[in-house]
Amino acid sequence: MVVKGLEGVVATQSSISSIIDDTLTYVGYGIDELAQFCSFEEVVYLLWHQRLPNKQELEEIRKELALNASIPSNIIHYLKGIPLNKINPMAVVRTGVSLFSFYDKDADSLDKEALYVKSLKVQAKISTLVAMFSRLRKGLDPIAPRKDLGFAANFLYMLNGRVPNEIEEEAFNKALVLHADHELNASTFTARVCVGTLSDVYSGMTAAIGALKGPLHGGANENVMKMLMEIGELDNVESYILEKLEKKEKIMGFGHRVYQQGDPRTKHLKDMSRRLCDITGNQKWYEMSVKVEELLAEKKKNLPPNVDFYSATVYHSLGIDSDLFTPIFAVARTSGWLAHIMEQYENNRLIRPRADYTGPDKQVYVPLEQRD
Ligand SMILES: CC(=O)SCCNC(=O)CCNC(=O)[C@H](O)C(C)(C)COP(=O)(O)OP(=O)(O)OC[C@H]1O[C@@H](n2cnc3c(N)ncnc32)[C@H](O)[C@@H]1OP(=O)(O)O
Ligand SMILES: O=C([O-])CC(=O)C(=O)O
Repeated sequence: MVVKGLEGVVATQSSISSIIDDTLTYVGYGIDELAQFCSFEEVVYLLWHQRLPNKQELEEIRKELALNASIPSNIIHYLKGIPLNKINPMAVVRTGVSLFSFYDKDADSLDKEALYVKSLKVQAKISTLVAMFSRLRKGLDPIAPRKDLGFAANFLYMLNGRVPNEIEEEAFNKALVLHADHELNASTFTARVCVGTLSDVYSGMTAAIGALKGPLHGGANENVMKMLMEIGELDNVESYILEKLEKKEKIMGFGHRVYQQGDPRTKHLKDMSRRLCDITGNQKWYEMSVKVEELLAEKKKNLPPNVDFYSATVYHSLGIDSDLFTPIFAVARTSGWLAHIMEQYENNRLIRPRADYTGPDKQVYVPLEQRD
């Protein structure tokens, strides 16, 4: 029997994250606690080591991430030479990560220690890459990361050239934590299929980034902001959404393959969105989002918002360009992809399902010169 979209199919065992009864955990820790108390670096450590770090271990991983954050000058030179304004930012991330492998002498090594060092490099550099890309395409100089800032603050600093205030750092850190891992989502599965052939980490990462880019997955957050901008005003929400539903078009940021009652990450992002929209004086984005959510709850059963919905207005309120939302998702999810890549290597078997053939049968070969 074919299960379209592999819905409900259990394709691997994993001890990284779980979704059970609409509850999400990373290595057994509930997402609510992690979002409230953890820095992103703590979560990275948790996903990669399957335990929380002590103070010294946290300090070490912070230091290592900061030390590995610079981008090879040849890559910067290359980026400066191309019309970045005309390129999809996710294509830059995908190609940029692939280019990192040129400057890693151990790029193809599957040795456990080399894999860990590579993971630190990729996690640190992908953040710098996204911030740098944003500045270069605006004609601004890239900003080097600061060793005294945490991962979330450093990203915003490299992006804006200003150390973020407390609430900005808290919001961005929370978003990173909430996006870090999510069981066998499409991009993580893609990464595991790729490295299941014993291909290298950079190939697995590049494959995953390509899968995240699509609007049915990570690409939805950018489209949520596009939709809110198209709607424009609170009064337009109802007619806009009803027309979309009438035309059987999908509303971005709603629905989920696994969650039935709702995505447990949403409440944190919704709260952050409300707080940030209040602070910026742009409450309309939050109010419009709530109206969209309420309308869908009324008109469509089982279609609650997913992680991509309120993250859009969180990032927008932080002054981030909409087309950087999915690259930022990639920065956060890199931690999960790398954890799954390491887990796949640990207990590998080639991933190779079957297809139910539905094409024509018993065809008779006709030589080229006799064909119409
Ligand atoms: C980080 C993430 O990846 S979270 C997901 C981000 N993606 C989005 O927000 C894009 C919008 N959402 C969707 O396209 C889907 O809900 C997905 C891709 C997330 C899940 O897809 P699936 O589990 O395959 O559900 P599927 O697309 O088959 O939808 C089932 C039904 O709900 C409807 N539906 C699902 N999502 C939506 C939506 N966002 N808006 C309107 N209708 C929807 C479908 O039209 C379909 O209706 P039908 O049975 O009458 O044909
Ligand atoms: O799990 C999924 O299918 C999509 C998702 O929410 C994620 O990747 O965070």
